[in-house]
Order: sequence, then structure tokens, then C-alpha cells
Amino acid sequence: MTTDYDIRFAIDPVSTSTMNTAELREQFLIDDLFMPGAVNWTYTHYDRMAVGGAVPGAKALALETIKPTGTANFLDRRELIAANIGSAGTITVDGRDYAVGERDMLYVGMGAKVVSFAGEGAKFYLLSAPAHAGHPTTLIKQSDAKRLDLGSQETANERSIFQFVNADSVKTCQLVVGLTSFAPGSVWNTMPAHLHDRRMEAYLYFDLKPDAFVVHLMGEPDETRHIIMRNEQAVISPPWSIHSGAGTGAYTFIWAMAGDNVDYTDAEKIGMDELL
Ligand SMILES: O=C(O)C(=O)C[C@H](O)C(=O)CO
Ligand SMILES: [Zn+2]
Repeated sequence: MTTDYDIRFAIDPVSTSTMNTAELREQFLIDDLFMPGAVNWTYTHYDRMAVGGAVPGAKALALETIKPTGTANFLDRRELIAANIGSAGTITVDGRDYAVGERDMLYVGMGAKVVSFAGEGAKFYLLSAPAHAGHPTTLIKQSDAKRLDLGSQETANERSIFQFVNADSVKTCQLVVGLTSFAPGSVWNTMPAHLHDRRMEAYLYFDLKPDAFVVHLMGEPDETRHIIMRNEQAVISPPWSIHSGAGTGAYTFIWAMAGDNVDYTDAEKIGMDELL
């Protein structure tokens, strides 16, 4: 079997506050995305966002439908973004090849029927949400992204946010996706923290050294919990939860949202004194 999936139900903040470490990890951590020769999905009930990985190796991998979508083809009623965190690869969409380089992302619109992933060394991080319109399939390069520089060296949060999905790059129905990288020595992401109840979010942490980890913070601002995250692991952030983290070393992460709007700026700032 080359395609597999698991399902995560939507958990409320009160239940989350009673969970121990193992329970938190079981509900929110995704640690099996990238298996050679396989497409692995975690289908969430948070805005029906599906988070996956495809590692083609020597043989191309097909995007197969999974039972939770209830459709004949995976993208009959969905859109997809594939972000390549490995070496250069190719994604074929209904007979057309797209060369997807390291760190490029490919948006595939609703209605695409036959999609496959190829390239030895390529590693595709997959994000998919329900769609209502078929927007054109578009290759998005880091140079197409809208860049936002935030933070400072003094507070160890000097970083650049690359909004791959922005008004000039690609039109999507729900997906808003980007990548954040850090100035050397800075380790804090998304601090000060924020919330956006209109959109859920998923973070994929990568580029971590084997012994490094990120202490990912989640929960309501006055009831925070942490999840220790290793290289190439993802975490689900429910819409009611903050999502922030500090690494023991360097890392990069891809953030992705789905929900009621595609406005990156529609978020409430959480004051530094509000976190407990
Ligand atoms: O470091 C940051 O700050 C981020 O990258 C924040 C994400 O972009 C985010 O959470 C968007 O809602
Ligand atoms: Zn956010």
C-alpha cells in the first residue's frame, strides 16, 4: 500500500488542558509524514485540512484518493499545495510536468484528476483543504513570496516570513502557506504569539540537526502546553490555540492555514504578559 492516512478529530480547549504528554502528542503531533516510497496523510477535522508527505524515490507516486474525502479523485472538491523540502523533483498534473525545485511550492487547483510525484531525493510536504473553485495550477518560488522581516537579535526572534500564497502569486480558496527562516542565533518563532479563530494552522519543522528539537507551545494563552518536536515533524494548531516555538538550534518551518478567510493579517496579538 503506497497511500495511507489517519484521522484526527477536533479537540476542544478544556479537554486539551487535561491531557498528559502522550495524549497531547497523539492528538496534535504528526511524526510519520515522510516514508520512502509512500504517500502518508493525516486528515484533520480542523477545517478538514489534510497534512501529508510524499517521498517518491526511484518510482513516481500517484496522488490517490482516500476514504475521508468521499470523492473519486483526491482533488475533486479540494485544492493542494506541495512544498518540496528535498532535492529537485517533478509533479505531473493531468499530463503536464512541473519542475519543482528545492523549497518551491506547487499549487494544484480543484478538479485536477491525475497527479503524480517524482524525483529521487525529492520530499513533498502536502497540504490540502476543501475548495469551491478551480484555480489554475501554479508553481510558486521563494522569490515570488511576499517577505516580512520580524523580530530582533536581542529577543532571539529575528526571522523572515515568506508568504508563498499572497495576492500576487496565486489565488487559492482556503490555503494560505509560507515558510519562515531565521537569522543565525535566533530560535523563537511566532513570539509574540497570536491567535486566529477563523483559521486552523499546521507547522512543519525541518532543517533541524539530529539532536536538536523545538519546544512547540500550544493551548489557550492562559493554559499553555508544550510538545517537543524533532526534524520533519508537523503539529496541528487548533483555531483556539497559540502556535509558537523555540529551538535548541537552527531550523526552518512551513506554516499552513485553512478556514474562513485567506487574510494573513487577520490575527489577534497576544501580549507577552498574557501567556501563562
Ligand atoms: O514566525 C512567525 O511569526 C510565523 O511564521 C507565524 C506564522 O506565519 C503564522 O502563524 C501565520 O498565522
Ligand atoms: Zn498563526
